[in-house]
Amino acid sequence: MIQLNSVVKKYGESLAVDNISLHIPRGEVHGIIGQSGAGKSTLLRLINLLEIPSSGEVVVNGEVLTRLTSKQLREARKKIGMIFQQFHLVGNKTVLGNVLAALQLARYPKRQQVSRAMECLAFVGLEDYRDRYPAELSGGQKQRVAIARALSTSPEVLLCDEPTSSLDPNTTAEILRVLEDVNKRLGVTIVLVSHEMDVVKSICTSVTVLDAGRVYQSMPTTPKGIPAVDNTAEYFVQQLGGNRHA
Ligand SMILES: Nc1ncnc2c1ncn2[C@@H]1O[C@H](COP(=O)(O)OP(=O)(O)OP(=O)(O)O)[C@@H](O)[C@H]1O
Repeated sequence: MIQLNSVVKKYGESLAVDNISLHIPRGEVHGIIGQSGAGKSTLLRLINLLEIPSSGEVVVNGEVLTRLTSKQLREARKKIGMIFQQFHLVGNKTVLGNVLAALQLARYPKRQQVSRAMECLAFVGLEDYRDRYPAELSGGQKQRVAIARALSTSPEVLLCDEPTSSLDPNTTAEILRVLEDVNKRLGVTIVLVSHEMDVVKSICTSVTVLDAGRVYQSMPTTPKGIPAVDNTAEYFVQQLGGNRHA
């Protein structure tokens, strides 16, 4: 579903992503974890080419994104939704207006835009909030609107950059249930960056631990975790119940 081949991202002389090859099969909820500065957000943004790789290849759903023209890339991006820690809603548009804006941008058939937007708002449980403005919503509600907006073009992949990091534990749990629904009911492959181990353990089916721009380990998640060790990346692996040499 998602394949990165020897992807490098440099900012000047500094290597944010250092020769990463990674395969994420369809239907996974794949976590990306690692300490601050490990390259998690950069890696996520390379998947939809919000960051252009310095070298290497990004393949999503059989399409080599790194070889597309900008017009073809715009089309391919409709199948890759994204949500962010800070929601990024448009403040002067209503809830419905925010979802409609995405459909307009994607040139969705005009006469079906409102019904499609309402369908997505119903999916996240916010159809009654269509006329509210973002400032009138809680953080969890804002993230639901962002999810509805991301789903509006029926993506096959949803990229989530720290989607619960601004939320309290109860709201975090609610949003994770919505993301689980997105994965299970809609069959959307999810890639989720988080620094919260509990988030990764509760929702991810597989995980990549990054260390200094490299893949330290990729593995399936298991519910058990074992005590911390000195190396931070190894700590993440062990908390996830994995074995570096497995
Ligand atoms: N636009 C940029 N220009 C220059 N350097 C950047 C840019 N974006 C990221 N970097 C650098 O690339 C490295 C990886 O950053 P990235 O944000 O991907 O890490 P992260 O693991 O997501 O960190 P955090 O958990 O703190 O968000 C860091 O050293 C960062 O300073």
